[in-house]
Amino acid sequence: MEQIKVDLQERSYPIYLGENIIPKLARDLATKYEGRQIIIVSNDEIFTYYGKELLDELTSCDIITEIIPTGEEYKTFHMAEQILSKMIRARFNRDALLIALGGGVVGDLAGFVASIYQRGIDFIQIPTTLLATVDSSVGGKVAVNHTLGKNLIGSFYQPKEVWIDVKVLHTLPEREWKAGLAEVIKYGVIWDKELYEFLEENSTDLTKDNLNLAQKIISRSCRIKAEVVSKDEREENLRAILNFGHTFGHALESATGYNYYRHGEAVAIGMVMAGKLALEIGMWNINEYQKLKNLLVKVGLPIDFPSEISREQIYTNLFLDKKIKDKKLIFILPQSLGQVEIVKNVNIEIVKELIQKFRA
Ligand SMILES: NC(=O)c1ccc[n+]([C@@H]2O[C@H](COP(=O)([O-])OP(=O)(O)OC[C@H]3O[C@@H](n4cnc5c(N)ncnc54)[C@H](O)[C@@H]3O)[C@@H](O)[C@H]2O)c1
Ligand SMILES: O=C(O)C(=O)C[C@@H](O)[C@H](O)[C@H](O)COP(=O)(O)O
Ligand SMILES: [Zn+2]
Repeated sequence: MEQIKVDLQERSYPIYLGENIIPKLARDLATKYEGRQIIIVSNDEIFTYYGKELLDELTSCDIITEIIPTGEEYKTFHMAEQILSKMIRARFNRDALLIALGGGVVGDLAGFVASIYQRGIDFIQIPTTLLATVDSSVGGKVAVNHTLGKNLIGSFYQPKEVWIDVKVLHTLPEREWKAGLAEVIKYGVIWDKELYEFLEENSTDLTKDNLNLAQKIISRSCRIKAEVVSKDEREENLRAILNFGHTFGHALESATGYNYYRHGEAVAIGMVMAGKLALEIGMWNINEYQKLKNLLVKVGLPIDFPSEISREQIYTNLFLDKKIKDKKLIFILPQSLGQVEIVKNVNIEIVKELIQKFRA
């Protein structure tokens, strides 16, 4: 089993990565948490697949489960309150543990609950989508959406452990696998040209049943995220680069009611929009912009959005972005593959026009 450390002094934690690792990790946990309260938060389908092996190993603990409806539209404060109520009714104490078993929606929502229940209890992330393994389970951004904007209510709250068992990919729908690849491609663009080239060279072999390759890209992605987060946990500066593609992507997700695009798909389109902005202000070159579009298309991701989606709404939503400083939008823009810049003073008229006329 591979182990990757997220180095954050007293908040440091391990990411365990391997195939079929859940039973052993759960057995160790059962010894540590004998007799203690644990809540497992999950979705129906995921719990059916992977809940039993957890429950079977945790028989010595005092377990409750909360199964939440599936979908980004349920990553809400209301749903968080529902989980909190269940824990209060079960008389959960501060030494209880929360386990988030699911994709990024479960992880963000359940992690947020862990961060506020009695001012914070321990939690473990068991990510089950590619996206959650490479991104959302690591780094401690936990949040719920508001109808007006993405992730507007949340905390920075690190898990105690992350368990990545690649076997979960076998049941993952194709569309979710592709959505996860968007965040992997993001790491290539923002940090690691070698990873980017590797993805290009292996684009046709990047299938979810190729577990060796999957583990390789998950490992590299987690290592990049761990490095960035350990340098800037609370996004004072560097961590903002992990938001490449998200300024436009989040605006698109909110404009479509959180149920049209998968997060990774919106990020794919957002990366192309950010790329185009970089081109227009002379920061990037057309060859690399084309390369990015080609790779996204090759792995089956969208790079454009249909005309029914309100461009005005996308523009308006930009102003709820959390990177805003001094009332100014901040964009993460590519300079070259493997390197981005945090850009503060983009002319807003260029942004407005880009959205109005956007064609990939
Ligand atoms: N906190 C962070 O740093 C961070 C990073 C990236 C994304 N996010 C958030 O993550 C969310 C998106 O997460 P997601 O893409 O994982 O989507 P998701 O959690 O909605 O999961 C996608 C779908 O896949 C199903 N599923 C999950 N695992 C499965 C499996 N192994 N087998 C079969 N079906 C499975 C789920 O039930 C769901 O229908 C967004 O809310 C996004 O904002 C957070
Ligand atoms: O971990 C981060 O930092 C990221 O930006 C990772 C993103 O992929 C992720 O979608 C995150 O939830 C976005 O955060 P937000 O602060 O823009 O809501
Ligand atoms: Zn993201």
